[in-house]
Amino acid sequence: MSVQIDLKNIDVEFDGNKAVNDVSLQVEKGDIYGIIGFSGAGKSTLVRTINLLQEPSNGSVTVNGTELFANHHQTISNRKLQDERKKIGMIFQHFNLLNEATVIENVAFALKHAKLKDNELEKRALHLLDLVGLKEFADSYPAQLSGGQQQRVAIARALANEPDILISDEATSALDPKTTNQILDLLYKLNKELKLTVVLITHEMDAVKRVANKIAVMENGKIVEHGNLREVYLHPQNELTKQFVGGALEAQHILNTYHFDALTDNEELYQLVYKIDDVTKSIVADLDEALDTKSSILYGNVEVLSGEAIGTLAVLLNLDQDKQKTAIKFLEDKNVVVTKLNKGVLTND
Ligand SMILES: Nc1ncnc2c1ncn2[C@@H]1O[C@H](COP(=O)(O)OP(=O)(O)OP(=O)(O)O)[C@@H](O)[C@H]1O
Repeated sequence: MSVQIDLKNIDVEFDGNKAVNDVSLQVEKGDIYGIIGFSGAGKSTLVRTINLLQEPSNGSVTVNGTELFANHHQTISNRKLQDERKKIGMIFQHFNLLNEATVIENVAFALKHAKLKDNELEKRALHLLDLVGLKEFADSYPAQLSGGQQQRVAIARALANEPDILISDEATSALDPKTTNQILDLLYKLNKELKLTVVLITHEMDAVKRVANKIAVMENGKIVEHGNLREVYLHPQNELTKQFVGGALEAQHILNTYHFDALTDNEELYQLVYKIDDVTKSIVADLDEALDTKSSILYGNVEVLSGEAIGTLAVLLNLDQDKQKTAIKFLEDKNVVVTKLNKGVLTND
């Protein structure tokens, strides 16, 4: 995999305040890179540096092997920057369509500099509308379309110049959950079929879980955690990440209702997380049989992470310390990630 977007030590300062503070991020070709964080974390400002819609106050920006910015200066001509920008499509929460123009005219508008003959222009615009499932709405006006359909038009328009990167800045925030999933699935399809790299800014973990392969968590202008989605999901280190990892949060909420003060010395609570495909469905029964014990399952959940089912269990083991170790080894040998829960709270020991 080759690095396609390389942001190094990016600062963006507004009125002496750092909206982005020393952020480095590498996006590889073919990634769907989710950038998650609460409002004001600096996500939009950071991604706007990718095509220099926002100039950094410090740091360097390299896209598709071309350095665009370094040492406080744009390092290519404006003309070249325009060309580079064409390779980076963007979609936003607001669709920003031209209401007086038809759907096909909206898409064709993005091709106005492409020097295509009229029939080629129409053919290309129709092809793009077909790609997003809206060919039959070519002659409709935006107001006649639903929010999800309007976002599809915006996606077709963003793809007009055949970009190899698509930046989606809260593009599903104004949509209902079902439409959100349809748009996310469209981005996933485009990623696979067009080999389109997607940078997905959102405050919704569900969106990241559905389609992303990588994740960066932003807080106060900094990336506090990043990496492969499954790894970050299975081993969240940062408090904010733990909050975004819905299953863990839900588990803690439920476990907090148990009375852990009543646990005996031999009782320990563990969180087991595993890829369903890797593990026999009877993992806890297998453990009980191997160690001649009876474990209690206090919480169980299955989530789908970019198409992969991940199981989470909170299990109470009633074993002496040596046997606890044997149990953990038994589970880890079976590709289960085991984390001790201290009275229901995730710990790192
Ligand atoms: N042009 C600007 N001038 C001054 N301050 C700005 C500007 N753009 C962003 N900011 C500030 O920078 C910080 C980060 O904003 P940014 O929009 O990047 O956050 P975000 O994580 O994308 O949140 P949101 O989802 O609300 O857009 C905020 O405090 C915001 O007020």
